[in-house]
Amino acid sequence: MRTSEDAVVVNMPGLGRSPEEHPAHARREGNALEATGLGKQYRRTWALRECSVAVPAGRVAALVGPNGAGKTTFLHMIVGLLQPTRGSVRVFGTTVGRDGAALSRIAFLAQEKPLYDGFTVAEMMRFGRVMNPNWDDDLARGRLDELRIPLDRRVARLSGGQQTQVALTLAIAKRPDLLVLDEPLADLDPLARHDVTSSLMAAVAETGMTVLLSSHVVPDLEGTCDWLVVLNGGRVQVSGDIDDLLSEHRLLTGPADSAEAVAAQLPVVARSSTGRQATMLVRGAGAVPDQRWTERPLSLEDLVLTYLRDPDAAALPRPNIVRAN
Ligand SMILES: Nc1ncnc2c1ncn2[C@@H]1O[C@H](COP(=O)(O)OP(=O)(O)OP(=O)(O)O)[C@@H](O)[C@H]1O
Repeated sequence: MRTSEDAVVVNMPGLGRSPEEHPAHARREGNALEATGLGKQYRRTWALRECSVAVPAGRVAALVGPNGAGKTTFLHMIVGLLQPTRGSVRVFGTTVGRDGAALSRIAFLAQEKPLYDGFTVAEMMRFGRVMNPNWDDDLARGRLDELRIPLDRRVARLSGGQQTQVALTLAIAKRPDLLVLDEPLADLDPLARHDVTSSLMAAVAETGMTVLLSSHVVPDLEGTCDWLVVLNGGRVQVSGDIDDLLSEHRLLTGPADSAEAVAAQLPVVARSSTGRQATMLVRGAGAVPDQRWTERPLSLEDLVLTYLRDPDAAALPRPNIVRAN
C-alpha cells in the first residue's frame, strides 16, 4: 500500500452533500478560500506566519514557493489535516475545523498519491465509490476512458503520469467544490505534465470547481492557472489575478550607474545588478526618468522568480533592496 493517512481524503463519508446542493453557479460566487492571519508553529519554528489570502470561487490558483516555504503546511491547514497555531481558514464561508461542513466540499490530493499498488484501476474506482457519497461514476469512467487508462491494469503497472491521472480522477469524481493538489506535477515528464494540466482544465470547465495547486514548475502554470499565491519563508509575498499582476508589474533593465536615481522615482519591488547592468521589478505606473532604460515583457516565470529571489520583496512597494550578483 503506497498511501498514508494524510494522503487519503477528505470528502468524508456521511458529511457530503449531493451535487444538486452545490449547483455550478453557486460554486463561482464569493471566495472559495479565505485565510486570515494564518500561522503554524512546529515546536520553536514558525513554518508559516501571518498569511492572509483569498482565492475567489471558480479560479485555478497556483501556490508557488521554494522548498520549505510552507506550501504543504498551508494546504494541510486548508484541508483540516493540521490545526493552525494562529488565525483561521474559511472554505466557502465556513471555518475549517469547527465541523465537517467545510471539509465535505473539499477533495485533497497529497504529494504521496492515495493509491494501492495491488489494486486494479477498476478496484480503485470501486473504493472511491464506496468511500464517497457524492461519487460521480460516469465522470470517473468517462475520464479514464478518454485518457485510455485500462481499468484492469494494476496501479503498480501504470506509468507515473497514469498514476497521477488515476489519483486525480479519484479526487475529481468526489465532485468537490474545492480541489486542493499538493505538487501534482512533481516527478512527471513534460508530456505527462501537459496531459495532466490539460485534463485538469477540462474537468474545471465541466464542473466549475475551484482548484488550488502547489507547484515548483512555474512555466507549466502559465495558461493553466489564473490566480497566483507566492509563499516565501513562511509568508505570502504576492497574491492576485495573474493577468492583473502581469499588467501591473514591469521589468526594467538599464545601466547600473543610474539605478539609484531611477529607483528613487518608481515603486520598485526588487532590484538586482550584474556588472554594469541593473534590473528592477516595478509595480505600478510612472515614467522612467532615463531613456537608456528599457522595459522587457514580463512572463509569469519572471514575476515569480524575481519575488522568490528576494524574500523581503512584497507586492506592495517597500523600501528598496539592492542585490549585487
Ligand atoms: N512536522 C513538522 N515538524 C517540524 N517542522 C516541520 C514539520 N513539517 C514541516 N516543517 C518545517 O516547516 C517548514 C515548511 O515546510 P513545508 O513542508 O510546509 O514546506 P513546503 O513549501 O511544502 O516544502 P517542499 O516544497 O519542500 O515540499 C520547513 O522548514 C519544514 O522543515
